[in-house]
Amino acid sequence: MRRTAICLFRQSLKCGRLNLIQIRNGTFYREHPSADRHDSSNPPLFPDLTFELPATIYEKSHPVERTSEHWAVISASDGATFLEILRGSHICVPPNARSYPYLASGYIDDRRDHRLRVPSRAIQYVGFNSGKGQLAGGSGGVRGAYLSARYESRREETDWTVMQYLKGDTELNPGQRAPDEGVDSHLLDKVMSDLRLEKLKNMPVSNLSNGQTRRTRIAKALLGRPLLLLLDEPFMGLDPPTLVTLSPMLKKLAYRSSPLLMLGLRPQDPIPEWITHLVVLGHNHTVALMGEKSKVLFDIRRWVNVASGSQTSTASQIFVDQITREYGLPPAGVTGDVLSETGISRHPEMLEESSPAPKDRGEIGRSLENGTEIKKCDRQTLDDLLNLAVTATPTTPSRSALEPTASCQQQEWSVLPSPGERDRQLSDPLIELSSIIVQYGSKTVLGHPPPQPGHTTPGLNLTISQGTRLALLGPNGSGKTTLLSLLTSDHPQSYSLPIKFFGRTRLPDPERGIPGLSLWEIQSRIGHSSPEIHQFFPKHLVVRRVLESAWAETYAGKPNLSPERSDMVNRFLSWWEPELRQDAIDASGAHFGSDLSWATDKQNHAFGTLPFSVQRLLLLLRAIIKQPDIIILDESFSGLSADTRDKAMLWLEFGENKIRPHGAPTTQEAPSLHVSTATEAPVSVAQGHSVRFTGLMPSQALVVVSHVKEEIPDCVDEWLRLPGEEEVLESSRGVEGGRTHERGWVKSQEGWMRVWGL
Ligand SMILES: Nc1ncnc2c1ncn2[C@@H]1O[C@H](COP(=O)(O)OP(=O)(O)OP(=O)(O)O)[C@@H](O)[C@H]1O
Repeated sequence: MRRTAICLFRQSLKCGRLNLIQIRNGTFYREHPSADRHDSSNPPLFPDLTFELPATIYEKSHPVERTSEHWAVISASDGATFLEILRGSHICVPPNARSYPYLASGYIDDRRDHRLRVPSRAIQYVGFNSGKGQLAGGSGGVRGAYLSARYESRREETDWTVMQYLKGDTELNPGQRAPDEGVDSHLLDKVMSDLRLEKLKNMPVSNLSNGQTRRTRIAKALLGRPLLLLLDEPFMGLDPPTLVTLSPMLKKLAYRSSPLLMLGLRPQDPIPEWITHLVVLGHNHTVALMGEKSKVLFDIRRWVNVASGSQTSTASQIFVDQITREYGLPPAGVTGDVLSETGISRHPEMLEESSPAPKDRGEIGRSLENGTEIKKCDRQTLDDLLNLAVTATPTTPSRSALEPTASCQQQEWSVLPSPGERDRQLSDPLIELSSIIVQYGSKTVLGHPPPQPGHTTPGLNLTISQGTRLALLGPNGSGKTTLLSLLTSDHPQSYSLPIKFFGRTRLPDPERGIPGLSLWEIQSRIGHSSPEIHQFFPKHLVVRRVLESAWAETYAGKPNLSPERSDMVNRFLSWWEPELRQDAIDASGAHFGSDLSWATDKQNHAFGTLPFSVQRLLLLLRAIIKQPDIIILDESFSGLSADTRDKAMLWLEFGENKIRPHGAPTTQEAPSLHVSTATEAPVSVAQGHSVRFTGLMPSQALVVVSHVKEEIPDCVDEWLRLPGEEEVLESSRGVEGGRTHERGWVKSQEGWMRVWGL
């Protein structure tokens, strides 16, 4: 083993670079493969993978600035597996195909940090797609066994603060620490300042908002002094200004190689401008594209065109079929948007005009930089197949560039239409908040002065009425989750604050003989999905039970079902089978629709065994299935692929009226093209024809929280933007919002820029 490492080291040095990660024609398996290697329960992962990441060689006299070979992996679902493989997880065949020459070299100082010899220590992984509050590092985790504990001011002994969490002081009876496990105080100060955590150092980690949690987890990983940090989906759930500031901070780390970074991105994420190389994963655990960013983006355009049937001749169809068979469809939603310090803009490669000749581009990543050829595998690469299939220069569906427009500091209330101009009438109020102020100690979280426009007293005012379609917006930490917890009555202060639920307060009114409202009375009229619910949801419930739990008093309690309700569950299961079912063999639908027994299968369809995106989708469906008075969707569309997200939005608004069964609508076509007929209904649905799900009713209210405009449904025509703590302190920014002329205005380019003032 040692000999192999030395040989590889010598070989790498001869090539003029020393790799931190070196994979050459390796195939990976979750379990030891059987002799014939055709076990469908243990498929090969990324067969014949070749990937190299050069190490940064530190010269004592020269500060390092590494501007090239910063990688991101784009994938709809497999990104975490790919990243885990890079740090030594999963079985590699042949075993010596994966090596870490730099870690075996003399550049690692055993006296200073011998742990760096171990790949899993030198390369650390921080994943963000598992909901908020889950802080890495085990014991520094979440407080309480119930959701509303987060909103309490009382602190338990185990409510570790940010500082304790970062230092690793999260044991009640700490044992003797190993000498190398202490935290370097200089590094701690620096990391806290880089990640703007100083003000939060005494805050219990369980009280942190999503964005604060994310910064804390990155800080914790940096304190482990890895050589390479794999950040999986770091931008999920972050507000646009934080996104714009986080990326340069990451760039600084990456350029200094302290540590080197590699990102896992969803197809719809903007790509930081400092990323120079991309890996794009295809279906069935394949690497579809890999190499220099512009070249990969160019190939994605070609792939999209091939998949959509444009620019291919009949003779090319054989190659098109081969592409779809081996690599699947291009990941939906890749825009190639560039994230920089000034905002988000379109990558030139994704603009119509650019049409470089594919052959002109170097293929970094497939061949070594010094020209050493890597042994080609038998499988044809997607690039080769695209060359054979494409007969013309790729085009791009036109879309206005996303460059930021003029900023707007105006109070939006003044420019919005008066109530008389509104198209849609709202009906009875469902929940009314009057001059609400929420404070924790001296810290005001909701209801900062000045008073809202049209009001004389400070505090937050909001009415959710029948027909409301509201987007609740605001920077990370501005109080959105706190506000939602008042609406759902999970917040302990919802008893005492001036809030009316369905015309009544929670406290009884003995003088008028009106009893108080119970939590169940309120929550039975609300459908709610959120990252917090996701975190606390029982892992053992099977798919059917998750949907049925919409009618239960507690997540795992016995649901109050009726024949109609069971029919509705069947209906949802049938229409969403392609997305929810885990044991289907291909995407053609051949195995779908026979019966619904898969939804009660504990092995593959218990909530905890489902992929993150499927869990999110299921909780979203759970929130809408009982057609409650109020639907609250807090980051419910995040984590879904672009196709599933678009289908879920149509389902939410129109239900069966505008979605084809067993297939997401294509983004190019108008929703009206997907009007379904009764004959299109899946076989299994026909058994329960007494109910149909037809989407949002005029009497229902919808409240959506998202930091991504594509995750706001088109029907939204009202917004409320809460100010962030810094905005209040620095510019006295107050609450903004109001009804809009058009539905979907807030998610338009103009609306979004106004809301965020980017
Ligand atoms: N129990 C608590 N004690 C003290 N502060 C708290 C408590 N709960 C929340 N906070 C603070 O209140 C502020 C608002 O948090 P909240 O989670 O509501 O923000 P948010 O807008 O939902 O953020 P994000 O978009 O990041 O999820 C944050 O600064 C948070 O740290």
